[in-house]
Amino acid sequence: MPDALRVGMAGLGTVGVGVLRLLESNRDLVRARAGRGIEVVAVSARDRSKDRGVDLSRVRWADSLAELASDEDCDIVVELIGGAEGDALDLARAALSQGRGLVTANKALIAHHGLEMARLAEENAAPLKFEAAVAGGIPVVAGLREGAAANAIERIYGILNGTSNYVLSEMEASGADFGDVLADAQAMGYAEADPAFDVDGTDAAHKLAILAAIGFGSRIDFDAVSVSGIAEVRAADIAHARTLGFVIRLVGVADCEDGPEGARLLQRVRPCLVPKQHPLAHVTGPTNAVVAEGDFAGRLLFQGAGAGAGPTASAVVADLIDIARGRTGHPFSLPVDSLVAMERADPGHRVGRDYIRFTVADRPGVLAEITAAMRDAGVSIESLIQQGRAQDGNGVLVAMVTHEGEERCVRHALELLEDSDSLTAAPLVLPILRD
Ligand SMILES: NC(=O)C1=CN([C@@H]2O[C@H](COP(=O)(O)OP(=O)(O)OC[C@H]3O[C@@H](n4cnc5c(N)ncnc54)[C@H](O)[C@@H]3O)[C@@H](O)[C@H]2O)C=CC1
Ligand SMILES: N[C@@H](CC=O)C(=O)O
Ligand code: NA
Repeated sequence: MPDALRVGMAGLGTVGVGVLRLLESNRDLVRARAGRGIEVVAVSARDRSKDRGVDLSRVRWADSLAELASDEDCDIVVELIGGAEGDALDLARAALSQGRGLVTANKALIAHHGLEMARLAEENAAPLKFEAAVAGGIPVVAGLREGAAANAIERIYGILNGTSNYVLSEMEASGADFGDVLADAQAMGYAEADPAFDVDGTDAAHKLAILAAIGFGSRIDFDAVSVSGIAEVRAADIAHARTLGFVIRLVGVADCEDGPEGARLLQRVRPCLVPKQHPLAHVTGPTNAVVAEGDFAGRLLFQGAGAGAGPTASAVVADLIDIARGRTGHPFSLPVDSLVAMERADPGHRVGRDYIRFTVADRPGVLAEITAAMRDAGVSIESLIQQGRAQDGNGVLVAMVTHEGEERCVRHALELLEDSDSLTAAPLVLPILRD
């Protein structure tokens, strides 16, 4: 075995610099645990002259990503550029097809092209690892793939985006404005290059699709994830939720149900009302938490820093240590040809409770109209909050929590109200997280 695992690293931003710092600071410990040194021998980033506060004097600069991918002095390429397509994808394809291992923190790349990457890795006997891509520093990929390997997984859910969790929990704690809090999260290096991905749920959906594929042994199916983000959540919803005994969190949920032709998979990312006593309700700031329910292990909770330089670097280097040790395995827990293409489940018959917020005209009879639609659609109301009088001409907020019922009934009630001129804005439906 060569004396050191030689790494070519693409991207010297938040995570790239974090990896260099970790390898410098924990050099001896990493060597001991890897059984050999881990050396970054070549790098590629857009700006060579930028001072990143790390010593790059002994590292070679590759002139291009293609050069890095074919560098005979590198055993492994670490991709820390980001993006599902373009340079990151070209680099990943080039590295794996030349038998070079790939470690990446890029959830967009794995969510969109994970199956192709796993196949390339298999065909070229090259390791592929992406612990940092899901929930940053939390070892949830390894936890599911190895620690929980003996279980049939029944449901996986969790808080998978640090930025949106930071935004929601700061809004909750300080009543701060959405925009200000998002800017803080960006300044702290939690947000994606395009923070829309954090806010609209896409980033969490990337991670959920990866976890579902590992947990259920299925072919990754990002397009099947139904996604809604946190942009519509207002301070008033957070206040209503608090009054009702909940907090609001962006939660990704994946579960399997039996269908006539095999198991069907449902993957959704939505802001949810989480009961205050639920473990996810206590997850604040950029912290992530993932719950996996195994048939023998029961409920497993993985919690920790889901974003930021140090935690993400910790996951990248853990993957490198595994590779240095020869612990490679199947990236999605099974050989590619054994991964199942699962049908998508129809959520209409799923039973649950919802929070529904209406914005309505301030005039008599509106509440009766809404409750009549609920009655006609078979939705039973558990509690209701109505704001005072409209102050700003924007309507009054009416919020309710439903009793348990089929999702299709709430959908039907909203269809009945679709053309009503009593509603001055589209209603917001937030599911209540099932325990
Ligand atoms: N920041 C975080 O907390 C986390 C980030 N990630 C993922 O890690 C990856 C990197 O994220 P960050 O370090 O935050 O991004 P960043 O924007 O701070 O750094 C990206 C780096 O890639 C370089 N780059 C971009 N295009 C390039 C190209 N064509 N050739 C060479 N270099 C190029 C940039 O110059 C920069 O050095 C992304 O996939 C991200 O989703 C994953 C978990 C957490
Ligand atoms: N932007 C992401 C970073 C880690 O994946 C997040 O906020 O969670
Ligand atoms: Na992780």
